[in-house]
Amino acid sequence: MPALRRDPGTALTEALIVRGLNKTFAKPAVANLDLTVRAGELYALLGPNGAGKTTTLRMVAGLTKPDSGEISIFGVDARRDPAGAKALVAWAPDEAMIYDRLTPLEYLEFVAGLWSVDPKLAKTRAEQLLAQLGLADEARRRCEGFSRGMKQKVALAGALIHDPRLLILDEPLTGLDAAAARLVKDMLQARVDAGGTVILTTHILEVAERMADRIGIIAGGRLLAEGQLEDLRAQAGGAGGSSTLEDVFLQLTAESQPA
Ligand SMILES: Nc1ncnc2c1ncn2[C@@H]1O[C@H](COP(=O)(O)OP(=O)(O)OP(=O)(O)O)[C@@H](O)[C@H]1O
Repeated sequence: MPALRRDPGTALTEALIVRGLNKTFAKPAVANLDLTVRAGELYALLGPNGAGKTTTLRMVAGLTKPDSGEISIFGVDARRDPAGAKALVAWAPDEAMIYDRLTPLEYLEFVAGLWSVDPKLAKTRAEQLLAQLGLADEARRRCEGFSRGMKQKVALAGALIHDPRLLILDEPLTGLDAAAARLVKDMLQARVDAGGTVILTTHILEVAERMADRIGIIAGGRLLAEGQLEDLRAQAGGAGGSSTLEDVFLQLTAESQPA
């Protein structure tokens, strides 16, 4: 497959282009997958358990090595320039990985250091993010006593600390209470409104239906459909004009099950 190339005369509108991506563990987890995420959109990657969502996004974030395929992030070829591509992306996994012995501020300053963010700027950003996420009072308390949702918010702040152009979140709303989920949704929406690009996975289809500009549905490591809800309805063939995302999702993923 030829390397991804961009006509220098055209404006950059794609945040992420994935072409022919493959990864096999004991069996294929991602199989010849193509995805396109446009700059400035919120893209929801949906699929049943084991569909290959996390594996795909880990490859995009440079955490899992693909067997083959192309990944381009804002025009940077991730295979030729892995460090350059990685610098544009932040990844927040579904299980928050933070250091219990650090306070949120210390953790955020540590992560900012990994990205070479100026320490003064890092402190200001860290305080802003923690305030936005309702953790200002906990900023100087060790994370060890935090609830799962609080840890998740700290991890989200960690993903945002270097102001990534492409933010990737795996199940960001799982385990959050209604108020915290609203807070995170509002933050993500504000980020997209300001021109940022967000990719998230979720099993909460109402969230995808309400928030996503475009949606990709995968199963068995393959892309089944991609686009806005009406595109997905059309791609599902039999789905009626008033069918919900849940109807379309269930129809497409049932069709993909081996007989
Ligand atoms: N490190 C690994 N070693 C072996 N198999 C793996 C590994 N990571 C993922 N897999 C397998 O790859 C397939 C896809 O898993 P993945 O975690 O990408 O799915 P997912 O769509 O994110 O699922 P879920 O919605 O359940 O989180 C599964 O069969 C899984 O068991």
